[in-house]
Amino acid sequence: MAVAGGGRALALAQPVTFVTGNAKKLEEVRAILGNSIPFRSLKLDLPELQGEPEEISREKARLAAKEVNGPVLVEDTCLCFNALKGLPGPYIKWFLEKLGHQGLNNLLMAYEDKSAYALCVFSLALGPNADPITFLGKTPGKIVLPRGPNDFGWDPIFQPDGYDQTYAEMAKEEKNTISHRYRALAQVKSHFAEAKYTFQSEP
Ligand SMILES: O=P(O)(O)OP(=O)(O)OP(=O)(O)OC[C@H]1O[C@@H](n2cnc3c(O)ncnc32)[C@H](O)[C@@H]1O
Ligand SMILES: [Mg+2]
Repeated sequence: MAVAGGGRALALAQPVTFVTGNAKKLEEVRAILGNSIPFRSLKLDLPELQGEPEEISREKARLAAKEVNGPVLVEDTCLCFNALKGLPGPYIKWFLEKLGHQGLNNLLMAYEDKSAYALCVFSLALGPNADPITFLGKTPGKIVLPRGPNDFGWDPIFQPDGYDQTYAEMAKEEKNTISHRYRALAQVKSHFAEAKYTFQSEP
């Protein structure tokens, strides 16, 4: 919770909590952030909201900040097919669950354009009543038949532009230098570097 400001560094009541129900996301966030931002994590299945990606992420942050009663970081990931005007977008979780990798490819069968982009929207809410701040990261690519290990979502069917490998075939370290998540987190990091938040010490 932001408790002091006035043009100086804000003192937060507690470290930021990254709230997610997805262990793989958390693994990547940990790997990308390293020690740059002190955070703790909380496994919480927040409601899957509908709407535009940024608004979904902001609302998720509001809900999470109320649950935690402190500063939170949340993230929502979209996989957007250009031929389908950005769909499945934020609904990719359900599309993937119901249709699988082959089904997602089939959606594009009628179109020549297989291009897509992965979009990551982080939202930071400094407290339960704070207006969340959003950070976007986007990686363009195309949808291909599944290749590589099947351990994280749609990684096997997303081949980023400029690479011969899908996200799943790449070394984790490599994905983490070009991914939608990496790009969004680069902005989160800059924000923290500029804001110079401090943490209120316990009395
Ligand atoms: O609790 P939250 O953080 O919401 O976790 P989630 O798994 O529900 O995640 P989303 O609502 O953001 O839904 C995104 C879907 O895309 C998948 N996903 C997210 N990031 C991915 C990535 O980098 N590579 C492949 N699949 C990813 C994820 O497993 C979901 O099926
Ligand atoms: Mg979710």
